[in-house]
Amino acid sequence: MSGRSTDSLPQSRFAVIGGGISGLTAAYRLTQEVPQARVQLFEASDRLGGVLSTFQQQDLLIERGADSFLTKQPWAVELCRELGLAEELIPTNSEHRRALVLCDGELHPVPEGFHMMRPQRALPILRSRLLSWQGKLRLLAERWIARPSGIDREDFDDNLAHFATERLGHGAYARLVEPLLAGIFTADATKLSVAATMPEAIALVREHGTLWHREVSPGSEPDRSTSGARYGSFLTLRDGMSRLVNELAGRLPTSSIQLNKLARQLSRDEDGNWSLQLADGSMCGPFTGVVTALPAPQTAKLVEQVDSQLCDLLRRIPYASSAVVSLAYNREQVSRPLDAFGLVVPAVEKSRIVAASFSSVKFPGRAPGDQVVVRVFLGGALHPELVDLPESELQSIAIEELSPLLRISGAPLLVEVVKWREKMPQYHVGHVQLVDEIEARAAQLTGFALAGNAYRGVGIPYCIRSGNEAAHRLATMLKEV
Ligand SMILES: CC1=C(CCC(=O)O)c2cc3nc(cc4[nH]c(cc5[nH]c(cc1n2)c(C)c5CCC(=O)O)c(CCC(=O)O)c4C)C(CCC(=O)O)=C3C
Repeated sequence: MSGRSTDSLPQSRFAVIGGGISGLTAAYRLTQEVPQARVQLFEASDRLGGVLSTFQQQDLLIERGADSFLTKQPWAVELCRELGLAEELIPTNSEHRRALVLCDGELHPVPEGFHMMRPQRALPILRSRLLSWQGKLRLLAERWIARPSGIDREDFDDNLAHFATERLGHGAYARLVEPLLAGIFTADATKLSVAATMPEAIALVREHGTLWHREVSPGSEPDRSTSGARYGSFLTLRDGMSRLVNELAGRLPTSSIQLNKLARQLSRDEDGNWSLQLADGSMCGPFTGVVTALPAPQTAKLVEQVDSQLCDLLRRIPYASSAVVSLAYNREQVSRPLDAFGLVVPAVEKSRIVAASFSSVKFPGRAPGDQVVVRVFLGGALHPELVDLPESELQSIAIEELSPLLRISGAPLLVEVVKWREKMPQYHVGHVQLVDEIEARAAQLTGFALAGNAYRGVGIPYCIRSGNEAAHRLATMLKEV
């Protein structure tokens, strides 16, 4: 490292392509790390935020996309604090912190202490109506099941369905693991990579031989340290997730944000400078560095002329689509008590919805006291055809499926439908190795960095980390040349 100060460098220019949370974070960090640089952010649509989009009407606050983020990975909460949003962060309500599972047409709570793939308490499992007696005994017997062969290898992977069924039995897999994880990752559990989505489960079985293991690290309560994910560790913003988007955008010079600019192709000249061709044919650049913060197939297209091998690798990450139908009702229209944060639907139930989240139970300030908001999810890897239906039909399906479950009478006060096409990367078996290859290849391209949810985590904190790291990589490169 020459340690050359960036102050002495001629003005450098950076392009960030994609104005979702990852691209916005990368652009913001670049302006911080290289203050004299000119940063341009190119966004194909007419708005920033990507899948973060808050909709407000009357006294309702509805999230079209992600409604919150986890604090276990610190990057989102750190960014919010840095942006002065500490006072705006709100936790989930303390009541009803649980999920329901649809089982033979009825809703039953996930047994207390069961988190994603980790059973922690026997009694609630024994009492649960989600499992048969055989299913319960099989789940309790997990600690005596042999460790999978090959689990000690660093590159061990398996599909979630096989791994979870072998460890926990078919009942627990089909009723407890599949619905939550397939919902969260919009995925087909028979293809989902355990190494990419639940590395902590592999680590537990590798080190302790059982998913029942409860780590007790000195000075921490076992319940906290063992939580794969707890509702206590979700935060959102009082005014919705768009507040974070707006705050980030507000930190960038207005001239740096270019909306309605669809990027078509990247190229690089002999000096290593980058140019960007837009869909309207115009050329932008030269740029010292470029961050792509797009879904992998779109990044693949952009780099086709620069590195066809990188292009091919990026194309190997599959995508799924989903639709979210948000419904508001008068509280008295909903007879079933909303005593949970939401419900998930196992694939074996053959429903046309994947999950529903009870937004007004989960967070304060989402609806007036006499109203409720429920978000219904459709599509995903298992029902790709649904997303192509017209919005009116998606609305009818959501209402038809939800009404008997929550015993709803009458029409909703408000309906808001959104389709997220090919937005959710599918971390299939082998994803970790594929991303290792992608990153190794991308690292060969001086002045190029990848960001987004396609690679090392789909949640908001991971997106923010990807933006932080992409910016840091380019800033470091600049200091080293
Ligand atoms: C449909 C759907 C998507 C996909 C939307 C789409 O693509 O269309 C999604 C995404 C995500 N969900 C995520 C995480 C979690 N979701 C949970 C709980 C729940 N999800 C639900 C639904 C969904 N969730 C529901 C109905 C619940 C229960 C009740 C409630 O809360 O409404 C729990 C608690 C589990 C427990 O502890 O029991 C966690 C930790 C992460 C981050 C993952 C990471 O970064 O690792 C992501 C991307």
